[in-house]
Amino acid sequence: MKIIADDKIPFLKGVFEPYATVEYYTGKDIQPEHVKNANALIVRTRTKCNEQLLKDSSVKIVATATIGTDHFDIPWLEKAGIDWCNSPGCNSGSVRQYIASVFAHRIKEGLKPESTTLGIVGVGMVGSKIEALARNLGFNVLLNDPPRERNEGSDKFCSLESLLNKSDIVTFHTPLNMEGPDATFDLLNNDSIKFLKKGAIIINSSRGEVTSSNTLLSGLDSGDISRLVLDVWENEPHIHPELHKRTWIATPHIAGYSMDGKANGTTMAVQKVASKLGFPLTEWAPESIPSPANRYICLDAHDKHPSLVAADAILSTYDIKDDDLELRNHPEEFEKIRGSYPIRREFEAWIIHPDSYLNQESVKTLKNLGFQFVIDR
Ligand SMILES: NC(=O)C1=CN([C@@H]2O[C@H](COP(=O)(O)OP(=O)(O)OC[C@H]3O[C@@H](n4cnc5c(N)ncnc54)[C@H](O)[C@@H]3O)[C@@H](O)[C@H]2O)C=CC1
Ligand SMILES: O=C(O)C(=O)[C@H](O)COP(=O)(O)O
Repeated sequence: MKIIADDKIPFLKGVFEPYATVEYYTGKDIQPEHVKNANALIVRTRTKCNEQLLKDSSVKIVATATIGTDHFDIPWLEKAGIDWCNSPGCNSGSVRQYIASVFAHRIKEGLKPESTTLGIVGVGMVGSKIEALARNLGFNVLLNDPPRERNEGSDKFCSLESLLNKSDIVTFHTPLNMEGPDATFDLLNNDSIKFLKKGAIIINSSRGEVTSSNTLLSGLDSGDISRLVLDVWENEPHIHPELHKRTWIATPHIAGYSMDGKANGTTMAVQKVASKLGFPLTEWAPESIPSPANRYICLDAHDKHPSLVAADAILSTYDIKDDDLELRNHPEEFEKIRGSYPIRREFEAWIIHPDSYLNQESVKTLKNLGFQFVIDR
């Protein structure tokens, strides 16, 4: 048996070696000759899995250790009889932490969640976690998800136009669908932006093509958009220099890059490939995930609203401005920065040392985020 894998999939090396020959390549450099005699291909988003790559191969399953599948030509894979799988929800907690860090900065600048409306476009694994995060911090929340609305009824959903019209912050969490009734390509375009509440903040951590770069630039020019947060870009890694300059926060597609999220992605991919190839690894998981150097957070809660206490705790685990600075200083090193991303752990890996001012409301907010406490409160 032979397996070809992206060399940037953490925890993978050594796992399949007792059962198969495994070759590792940079994701974007995986070629037809590499996969020709392989039984399985394990990738992340940088390998286009299509007819050109796989038509003369013996690959029986293609697994991506990511949720997104826009790098897969699914109709062709299905026609060719090649199984495919992704890793649903693997990095939803990581994107939640990313968005939480954006909120934390705004809260520390004085934003009051109770008088702020957040619009979430795409309420799947990630969007649902953002909804819970936002409600926990006290935001008002609007949801748009036409596929879910068709299945579940319209009670909790609204149209994109209405969401754009009423939200102070709009965050996108859809897949990239190029066509069909739920197409998301250019969802924010020169027509839909006309509905946007003047001065809204836009956050896109889904796919760059969901928010048109030209529309974002003209929205910033006109003041329709007050601040822009981008993790994903049209044509990445070759990002639009002017758009980059105009962002408030810009990061190199790392919203899903917590170590927890990557470990989950690898686990799901390994288990599915093992099941297909008949290897005894269908319960496999990494033995351990590296911890932060210091897992303990000391909070000063004196005279602070729970959302401000939460903002401090969130930023102790992950400050998105560090990632912004790295990309701002080296925009040409987009892929290199991703490839050497530091260990980031989600809230559940951190332990809070409560101070005597921490009230029950703040404790509840922090526990809902997933933090542990030194002494159970
Ligand atoms: N920047 C990053 O590192 C990451 C980016 N992503 C991106 O975020 C996307 C969402 O991730 P998950 O929530 O885990 O996926 P998911 O598949 O659980 O959720 C996607 C949701 O979008 C909804 N949707 C589909 N078409 C829509 C439309 N036209 N308008 C509004 N909603 C629509 C679906 O019904 C579904 O509820 C992924 O497909 C991926 O492209 C995900 C993880 C990390
Ligand atoms: O899961 C997804 O979808 C993502 O966007 C991943 O976080 C992207 O990671 P890479 O596969 O590009 O390393």
